[in-house]
Amino acid sequence: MTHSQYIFGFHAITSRLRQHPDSIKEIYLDTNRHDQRARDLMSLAETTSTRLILCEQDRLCKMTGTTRHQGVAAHVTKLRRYATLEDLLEGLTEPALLLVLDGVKDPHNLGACLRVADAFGVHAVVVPKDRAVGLSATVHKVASGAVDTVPFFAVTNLARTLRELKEMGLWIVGTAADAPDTLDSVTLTRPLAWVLGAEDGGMRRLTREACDLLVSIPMSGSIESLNVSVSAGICLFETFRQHSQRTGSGLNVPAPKNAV
Ligand SMILES: C[S@@+](CC[C@H](N)C(=O)[O-])C[C@H]1O[C@@H](n2cnc3c(N)ncnc32)[C@H](O)[C@@H]1O
Repeated sequence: MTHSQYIFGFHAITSRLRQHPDSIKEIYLDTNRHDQRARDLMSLAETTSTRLILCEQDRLCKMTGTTRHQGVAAHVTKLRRYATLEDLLEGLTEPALLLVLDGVKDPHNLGACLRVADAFGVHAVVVPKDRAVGLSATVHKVASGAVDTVPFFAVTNLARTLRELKEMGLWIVGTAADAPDTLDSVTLTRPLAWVLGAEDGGMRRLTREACDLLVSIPMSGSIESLNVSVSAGICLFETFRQHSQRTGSGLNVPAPKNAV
């Protein structure tokens, strides 16, 4: 198993530099980039005493396996922050909120899910080890830094993990476009794990059976289902909204223009 990898893109690398500078072995920057973004990155690298190497575009393409690296890549060690999900849950001082993805294969979808997970205060994202995308360089790029802020667990047996989470007091809420209960009809302020399915087949049977409840996001168009990251965003926003309402923390949403 490899303990290091390359990540790319300004957001992903700046975030890693801010959150975990010690995990960066070196940064590679396109020798032709002299713009403000490149200068900001160079000064951040200097502040954190991180080695920065100027190199040609070709080398960046080879390192990252893509041409969409934005002229910057970093060789990093993989982060290990919690030994187990149980460790993480035991340390929480607020109701647990997990995002479980049952076999998401597209790195763009996983990256977007991590990004919304960060936005709405998810404590961890959980995925199965097999037949699912891991934290690849593309996921780092799409997640815009959320890989470094949201703990990520790849588990061997997802259905078993869901049963263990249930024993730890979490409510397991699965999602499917054809579920009879709708998102707006459920109270989401207790400790819970949202479970979303894969792009092609949705949740697997055993995953579905491990859920306490299945809910759907009401839709009025002609398409049968939403993209998984869009669904995650909607479910997590509703959870965040209900928590804010309950604690009175408010959502900081500006009043509509025509409000009287
Ligand atoms: C692209 S959909 C999967 C569609 C798949 N054909 C199926 O049979 O479920 C990916 C995931 O997004 C979520 N999802 C999509 N549309 C949804 C909806 N209207 N309500 C609830 N969840 C939805 C579910 O978690 C689903 O498994």
